Amino acid sequence: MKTKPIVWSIAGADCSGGAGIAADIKTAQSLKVELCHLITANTVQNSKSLVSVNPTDVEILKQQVATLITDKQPDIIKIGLIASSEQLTWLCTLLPDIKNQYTKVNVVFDPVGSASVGGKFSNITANDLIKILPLVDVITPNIIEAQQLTGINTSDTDQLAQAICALGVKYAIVKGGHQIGKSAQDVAFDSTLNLFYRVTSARIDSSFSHGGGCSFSSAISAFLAHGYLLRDALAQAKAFMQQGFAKNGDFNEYYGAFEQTHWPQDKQFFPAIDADIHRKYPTLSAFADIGTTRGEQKLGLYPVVDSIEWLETLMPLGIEIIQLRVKNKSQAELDNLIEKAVALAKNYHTRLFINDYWQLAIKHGAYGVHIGQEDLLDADLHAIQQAGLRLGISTHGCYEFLLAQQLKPSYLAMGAIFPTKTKDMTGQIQGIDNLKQVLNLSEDIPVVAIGGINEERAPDVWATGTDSIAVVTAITEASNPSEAVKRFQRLLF
Ligand SMILES: Cc1ncc(COP(=O)(O)OP(=O)(O)O)c(N)n1
Ligand SMILES: Cc1ncsc1CCOP(=O)(O)O
Ligand SMILES: [Mg+2]
Repeated sequence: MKTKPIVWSIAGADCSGGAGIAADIKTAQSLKVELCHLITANTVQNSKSLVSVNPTDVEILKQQVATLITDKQPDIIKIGLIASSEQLTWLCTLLPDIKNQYTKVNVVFDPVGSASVGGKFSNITANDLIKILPLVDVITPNIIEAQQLTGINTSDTDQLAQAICALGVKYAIVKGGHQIGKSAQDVAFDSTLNLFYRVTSARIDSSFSHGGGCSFSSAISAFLAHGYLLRDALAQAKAFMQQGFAKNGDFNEYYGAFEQTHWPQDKQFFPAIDADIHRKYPTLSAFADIGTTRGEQKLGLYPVVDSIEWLETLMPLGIEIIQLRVKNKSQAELDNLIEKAVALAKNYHTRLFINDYWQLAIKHGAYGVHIGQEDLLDADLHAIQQAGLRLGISTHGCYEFLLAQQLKPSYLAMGAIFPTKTKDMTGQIQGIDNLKQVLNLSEDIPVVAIGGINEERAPDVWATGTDSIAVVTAITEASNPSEAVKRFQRLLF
């Protein structure tokens, strides 16, 4: 049975209703997580000023933890305002205890510096605050907060994110919303993989932004609690923010609370991805299409097989698209295999994609080539395009989908939809809901669903509107593969 993820928010209450715990509760409700709140301070503030902070006694917070831990264990602990040095000391012992006992708990920290209406929330110095950073998994400062924490006076968000990670945080997301310009770029640095993720959205000027920082951090917490990887939590949290700002873009009043909406689905709110591959190909045009229009004419079943024998068995069955996916063969064997496969596919007028080996696919004039995310930067996309080959790209979640879509490939694959024994996809199982989300994000590029799809699951996958279903073992391990193909073909039209 599916349970609702739990986020603990350890943060301040804002009596004007927009920030702190109020933002966290509203965001949690919008993004389908249960929120337990441990209030660190009862602040007095309105649209003009921060009047007082009033920290909570640490003994009360300790009692709340002791009470909650027995029946509402957190998936994520989100920390906002730390209102006193005593609270900081308490957190520095609490977090290691919880992490030791519940090893899957991640800590998200939104370092609240000063109030948006002016005034400081606490007298804790940056020097003291950084003691908590080695206990933090994800931190979500804006540029000013990042500068204060690191003591580095730069607006280079890459540098700030790396400097924060050097203080012990695993993932630093530095928000660029306070920069001047037409767009707002947030940068996440993953220190475990030494990777940057950059998401950019058009700036929407809204005076209803109070609590926006808390809401962003809560959205990141909620998506992580649902099990998303950081990059997908980031892309979705950015869309959630954009959706909320757009809602209130028309109001002219001086000051209002950020509007939490709902799980982001609409592509207009999703960010552009700025990755190394886009810098490598700043002027790439669209790859040749595969002769179908997204949503109108579908490709149906897409068998993925590893030998000439399989191609010979399946191609006569009226397959629209097929893939040769061979691993661990010598260059000479591959050369021979791909040459034969291309000749066979031309005979049957089947769209043959060659997995991985783009040079050999070009050499032998294959219909297309399929490339994984890890191999994208190494492949020569210009050469593939100039040779007139179609390009299919693997994606695993909305961040990679948006990244790959910007390259305008011939199709986008999404998976693994279900657990599969064909390939280790640990931590990357997408489910039907994520497939539906990327179908909403897709422009006019066909989408192929792959991973763990069998005859029983195919109808649900097909009902999402996907253009094609790629299958390995449901065909290759079927007692009668040709009959299995025919049954799939009946299911998919
Ligand atoms: C249609 C389709 N989708 C995804 C894949 C996986 O490709 P990749 O990520 O490159 O992994 P390998 O197949 O090379 O292990 C695919 N081959 N086809
Ligand atoms: C190659 C690949 N890429 C993502 S899942 C997958 C394996 C699909 O195989 P199966 O259909 O047997 O689950
Ligand atoms: Mg590959």
